[in-house]
Amino acid sequence: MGELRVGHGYDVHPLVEGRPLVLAGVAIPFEKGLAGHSDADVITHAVCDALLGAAGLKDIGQLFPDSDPRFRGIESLKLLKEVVDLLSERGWRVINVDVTVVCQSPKLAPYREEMIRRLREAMGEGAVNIKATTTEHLGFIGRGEAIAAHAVSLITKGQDLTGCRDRL
Ligand SMILES: Nc1ccn([C@@H]2O[C@H](COP(=O)(O)O)[C@@H](O)[C@H]2O)c(=O)n1
Ligand SMILES: C[C@@]1(CO)OP(=O)(O)OP(=O)(O)OC[C@H]1O
Repeated sequence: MGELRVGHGYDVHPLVEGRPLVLAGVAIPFEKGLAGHSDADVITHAVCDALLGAAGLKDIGQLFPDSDPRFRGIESLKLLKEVVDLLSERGWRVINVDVTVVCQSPKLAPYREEMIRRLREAMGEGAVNIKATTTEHLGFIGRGEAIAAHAVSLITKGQDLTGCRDRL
């Protein structure tokens, strides 16, 4: 019997003028973008933390400090690839990742499939789902000041995943 672990990740970045909006590696046309040291891809950051949390490997800020110029403007999907490599080196395989992005505007449904495809591609394995919700105009997200994302992950070690082939 193999080992199973779940992990949770949460991140929030402010929406500001003069930045591109990148979510799960997809550039989304919008009047504002997310501010941060990297490309501020809040969905990918939450997924990184969910995977790191499941594997007991601290968090994204510990691995990729925002004081390090190597990570300035970096595409967060590259960080996600590194995270999956770290897990893989320790024998962990990703079973699935589920995301809820909290975003008043823009509507993300038209980009959902592409976002899932990009995350899945960066991870190299595992099933991915992305859901979006507004806060019905309540709070800082509802006022369009920020976008947040929650992610959960399930990872495994020493488990025969042959029967999961369709989902992986
Ligand atoms: N940025 C968003 C937010 C929501 N959606 C989709 O709209 C549905 C309804 O959202 P509520 O917050 O009113 O529950 C939601 O289930 C998503 O399908 C979206 O595409 N983009
Ligand atoms: C990704 C990193 C590194 O460039 O920077 P940010 O884009 O600011 O993102 P954050 O979610 O604050 O945390 C991790 C960081 O160290």
